[in-house]
Amino acid sequence: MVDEFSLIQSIQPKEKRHKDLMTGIGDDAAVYRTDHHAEQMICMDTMTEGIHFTSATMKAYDIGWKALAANISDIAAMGGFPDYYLVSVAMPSEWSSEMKEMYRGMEDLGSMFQMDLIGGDTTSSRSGLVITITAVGHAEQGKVFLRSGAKPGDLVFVTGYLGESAAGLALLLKDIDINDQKAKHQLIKSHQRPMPQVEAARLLRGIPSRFAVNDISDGLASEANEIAEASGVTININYQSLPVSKSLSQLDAHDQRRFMLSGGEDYQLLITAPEENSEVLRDVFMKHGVLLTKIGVVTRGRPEVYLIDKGTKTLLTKSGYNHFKSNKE
Ligand SMILES: Nc1ncnc2c1ncn2[C@@H]1O[C@H](COP(=O)(O)OP(=O)(O)OP(=O)(O)O)[C@@H](O)[C@H]1O
Ligand SMILES: Cc1ncc(C[n+]2csc(CCOP(=O)(O)O)c2C)c(N)n1
Ligand SMILES: [Mg+2]
Ligand SMILES: [Mg+2]
Ligand SMILES: [Mg+2]
Repeated sequence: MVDEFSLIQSIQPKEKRHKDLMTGIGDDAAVYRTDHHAEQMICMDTMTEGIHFTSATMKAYDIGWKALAANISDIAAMGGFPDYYLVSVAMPSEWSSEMKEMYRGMEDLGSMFQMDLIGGDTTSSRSGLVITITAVGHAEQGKVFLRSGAKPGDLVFVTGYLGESAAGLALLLKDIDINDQKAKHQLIKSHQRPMPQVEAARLLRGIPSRFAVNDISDGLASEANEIAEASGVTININYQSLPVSKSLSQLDAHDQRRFMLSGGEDYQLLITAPEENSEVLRDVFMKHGVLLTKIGVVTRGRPEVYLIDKGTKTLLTKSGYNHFKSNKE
């Protein structure tokens, strides 16, 4: 079986039939122009029972919340603001009484951004719950952040904290345990109710600069490789610079490391920006109370990612989540 990323590569259309289509397959969302002032963007993400959640890890409310969060996150990663969403649900009969709760989760998150639910589809399922959401958003013309926008000399930043979601999942699955109940609750919440970084995208839009952005669904290592490949640059990440939350610091060092680098589902933004704009970038984020951490630099070279850990440099491969491949380390 080929892996998820080669599979997507193999279905890339050979031609664009509409000149207004700016970006199709290959980024967080597709972008097309509808008038002279705005860019429209549209994306789709699915959550499947047994793969993205089980009855032990997520309640119906959380499933709705997180499925929409993953989609809003892709709109944010393109620099957009989310406007509309459509929901397709394939549901085993035992889930039908939970449908309202799932929609309550979506509504609670969607209403934070004034999103309208505008349609969808409902079918029965004989093999677990599947929820697919399509989100539509917009950005001002010329303000779209592509994965291909990184250049040598840029600095690399990340919003928020990494690894909390994966730690929460490990706690829910009882793979690990910690005594600090407050930290445990926080990590589990990060897994069940991630907050897409719409505010960070809004702040970036206000800064006149070039940015490359990717949201972290499959883990830092994987997403950094996607920017390196799309931009044709080398990304160097300093392990000691990664932001460690107070809750994650309760875990042993090995678990912290694997969750931060390849845990996934953080839905934070990985950003590259020219060094000359980095001061204003830091100031704007600081002023608005959004955590932004400088974690590395972009250099000329092969499309690869390196991790520098106390002076030792190692190649960081796409070690994160990959459907159809074993996700064990
Ligand atoms: N089955 C498919 N058919 C057509 N295009 C696809 C398919 N699966 C993914 N794509 C496209 O491939 C690109 C990468 O998709 P991918 O799902 O890896 O990105 P993502 O949504 O940012 O990540 P994640 O799904 O991990 O949140 C996107 O442009 C997406 O629209
Ligand atoms: C029960 C259970 N087992 C494992 C995981 C971990 N997981 C599943 S999909 C994914 C990447 C993002 O998905 P996608 O690339 O489809 O957006 C990750 C990290 C989970 N959430 N629940
Ligand atoms: Mg994405
Ligand atoms: Mg996707
Ligand atoms: Mg993925």
